[in-house]
Amino acid sequence: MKIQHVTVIGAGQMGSGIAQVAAEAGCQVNLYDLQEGFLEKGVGRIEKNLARQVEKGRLDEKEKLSILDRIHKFASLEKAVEETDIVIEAVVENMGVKTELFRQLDEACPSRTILASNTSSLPITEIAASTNRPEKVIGMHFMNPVPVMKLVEVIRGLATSDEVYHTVESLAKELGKTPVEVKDFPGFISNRVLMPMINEAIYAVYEGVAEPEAIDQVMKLGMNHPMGPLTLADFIGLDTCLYIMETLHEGFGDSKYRPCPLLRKYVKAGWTGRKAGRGFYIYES
Ligand SMILES: CC(=O)CC(=O)SCCNC(=O)CCNC(=O)[C@H](O)C(C)(C)COP(=O)(O)OP(=O)(O)OC[C@H]1O[C@@H](n2cnc3c(N)ncnc32)[C@H](O)[C@@H]1OP(=O)(O)O
Ligand SMILES: NC(=O)C1=CN([C@@H]2O[C@H](COP(=O)(O)OP(=O)(O)OC[C@H]3O[C@@H](n4cnc5c(N)ncnc54)[C@H](OP(=O)(O)O)[C@@H]3O)[C@@H](O)[C@H]2O)C=CC1
Repeated sequence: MKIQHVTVIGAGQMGSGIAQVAAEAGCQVNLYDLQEGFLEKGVGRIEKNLARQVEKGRLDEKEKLSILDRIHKFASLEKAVEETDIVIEAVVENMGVKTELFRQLDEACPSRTILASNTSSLPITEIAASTNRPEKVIGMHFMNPVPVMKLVEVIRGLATSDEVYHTVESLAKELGKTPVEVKDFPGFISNRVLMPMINEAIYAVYEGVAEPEAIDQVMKLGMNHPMGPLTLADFIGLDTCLYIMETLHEGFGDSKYRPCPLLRKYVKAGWTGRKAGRGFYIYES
């Protein structure tokens, strides 16, 4: 099946990026979020990214407007999915929220529709089990910032069909990404490897080994990482980092994945990183 119509659920940093790359690739994109304000903010972020491309001479004004014309905002979930070939879900990293949403999507979507999740770590098989179409449920894990990063991890649940896998693999390529197949284990590959490093960097702050700036400098200058782990944690969102560590901890039952108490404390304080204006660093809006 060739995907022409994509619905993105959640207009946060990931959902808006996914909507942008899908519209750039020529798909019709419906964007849905619980709150009108988040939809406006998400589309505003896309407009800003496209305006930067125009400034750099990579896109003309007419192309920018036609990309934006392909993005349609929806306040009703049922209406957003009426004619869609694939739904890509990018809401908060919480199993309860995701399974309830997938149950609703299963009821509202046409029977042909593929239901994909951009989850960072949660088991696809469990999300799929909340629907009556587990063969059409799959993980499609984009990286942040979506317009820049080339990788999409594609994760099959236990029941995902080969046809659905190949459709999603082709879609990822059409969006200019490189799909990599990964089995359904907590955190897949990306966050099984990345997040314990970030958590360890937070332990280093917690134990007073060094200041956040020094830890980031070590990893940037010593290991050539484009961002230090604490800057990256703020960029991802400390709430998302905590949810991922909890999924690894619970999923593997191994204490090496225990989330650092300082990470919990920051999330409880509402210091969730760049999106909140404060995490390991302070940001001006
Ligand atoms: C948590 C998960 O489940 C999985 C994850 O996503 S983990 C996170 C994965 N992502 C990373 O590790 C990102 C690490 N950081 C980086 O690669 C780089 O710092 C970065 C690409 C974000 C920024 O790069 P930089 O060189 O420091 O800054 P800058 O020069 O401003 O930007 C480079 C390009 O990215 C673009 N860019 C930067 N941030 C952007 C954003 N948020 N949205 C869109 N485009 C962006 C810029 O426009 C610029 O584009 P051009 O080169 O085409 O002009
Ligand atoms: N941040 C990252 O670097 C990455 C994140 N991911 C994954 O992507 C997903 C989204 O993360 P991210 O974009 O960072 O999060 P954000 O907090 O930026 O955005 C989530 C959006 O989803 C909305 N939302 C929450 N619940 C629902 C719902 N039931 N229906 C519709 N919209 C809802 C939120 O609105 P409200 O605030 O009103 O609840 C918010 O606008 C998570 O699963 C995360 O793990 C994957 C790769 C990288």
